Amino acid sequence: MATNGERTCTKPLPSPSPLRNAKFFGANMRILVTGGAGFIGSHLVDRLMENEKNEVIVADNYFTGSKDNLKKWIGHPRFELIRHDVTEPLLVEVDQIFHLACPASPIFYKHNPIKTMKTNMIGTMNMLGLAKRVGARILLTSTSEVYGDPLIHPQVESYWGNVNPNGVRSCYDEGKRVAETLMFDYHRQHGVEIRIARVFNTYGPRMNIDDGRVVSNFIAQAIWHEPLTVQSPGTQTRSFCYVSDMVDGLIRLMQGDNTGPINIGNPGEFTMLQLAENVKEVINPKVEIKMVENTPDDPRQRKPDISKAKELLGWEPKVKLRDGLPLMEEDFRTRLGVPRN
Ligand SMILES: NC(=O)c1ccc[n+]([C@@H]2O[C@H](COP(=O)([O-])OP(=O)(O)OC[C@H]3O[C@@H](n4cnc5c(N)ncnc54)[C@H](O)[C@@H]3O)[C@@H](O)[C@H]2O)c1
Ligand SMILES: O=C(O)[C@H]1O[C@H](OP(=O)(O)OP(=O)(O)OC[C@H]2O[C@@H](n3ccc(=O)[nH]c3=O)[C@H](O)[C@@H]2O)[C@H](O)[C@@H](O)[C@@H]1O
Repeated sequence: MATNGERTCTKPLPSPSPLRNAKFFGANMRILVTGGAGFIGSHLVDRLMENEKNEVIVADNYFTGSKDNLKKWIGHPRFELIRHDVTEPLLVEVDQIFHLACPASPIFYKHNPIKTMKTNMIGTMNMLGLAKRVGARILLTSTSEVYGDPLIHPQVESYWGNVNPNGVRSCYDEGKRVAETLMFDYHRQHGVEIRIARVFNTYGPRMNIDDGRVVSNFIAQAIWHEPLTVQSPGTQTRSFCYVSDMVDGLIRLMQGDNTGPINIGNPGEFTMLQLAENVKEVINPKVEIKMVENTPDDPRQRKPDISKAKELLGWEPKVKLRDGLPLMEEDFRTRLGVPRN
């Protein structure tokens, strides 16, 4: 059984490092965001920076992220950007760590699977070591992929999953499972304060145009008048959460009292053919839909049970897919320089 979210460890929390008190004048919370130059991370940074009491440090190796996503904060006195790979130790003094660093799109995490596993294992261990040394609270963005090709639908946090341990997706899904294990081991053994979010498919502005995930692919294809590539059979389902809702859920989880794991996602479930029809209707009614071959071990269905998030965090998503798609279209058109005609 997964934990029910209460603190399961009676050990005292590691003592805060005295250096943590050396804050930039007004700020009273210094927050590290690993992977903060990426899609979700940069939106999270925007939200954290809105609070004048926060100092934010981003550590990112720019594998799938970009300085461009953070350009409005570069040079701000409460913001620091460090080129850093989390597979190496990091010495900073912080109160909270949002640990997001990890390529998320299947084409990028499969590109160098050993590095993906190192990022999940060694990277998470490094960030837990940091949390332990400075007495910081740490939140991991785990994934719905820990449920693998789920045999229980919708997925509840107590489900242990149906995961191929040696397939082409394993570097990511098993990597995140190891990361969750490490989080709980540091919690039980050292008293580190942990939070685990099981993030379900998230979309929105700033996704890389060539990211390879389904929503960004379909939107770019619709804008370019190219056929929408539905991978067969097209009946596989996903549930898509708009990024502002995701950021809200992550911040609530960090601020609350529950360790998790907690599913954060939008329960609206769509087949890939339905998603393609939606994109067609909203963005380009003339575009064609083309069936193409799928990749191995693609999960056949996915939908979060968000009862825990509702009950424990008072959180539920607000943005419907039909409202989120045009916001993402606008961002893609601006970046591609293709105005709506
Ligand atoms: N977007 C989703 O649908 C989704 C779903 C489930 C889980 N997640 C998780 O949320 C997090 C963010 O996802 P995203 O969609 O923003 O992806 P993203 O690829 O846009 O962002 C990941 C960021 O991590 C950085 N990074 C990768 N490896 C690193 C390393 N070794 N050291 C330092 N930085 C590194 C990348 O450069 C990038 O900026 C990831 O942990 C991902 O597993 C995302
Ligand atoms: O939410 C999650 O937990 C995970 O979901 C995604 O993995 P996946 O759902 O496979 O994401 P996509 O690559 O966007 O694929 C979604 C579905 O769309 C299909 N697809 C993808 C791309 C495309 O052009 N056409 C298409 O039909 C795929 O076959 C798959 O069934 C993310 O990429 C992971 O980072 C994340 O951890």
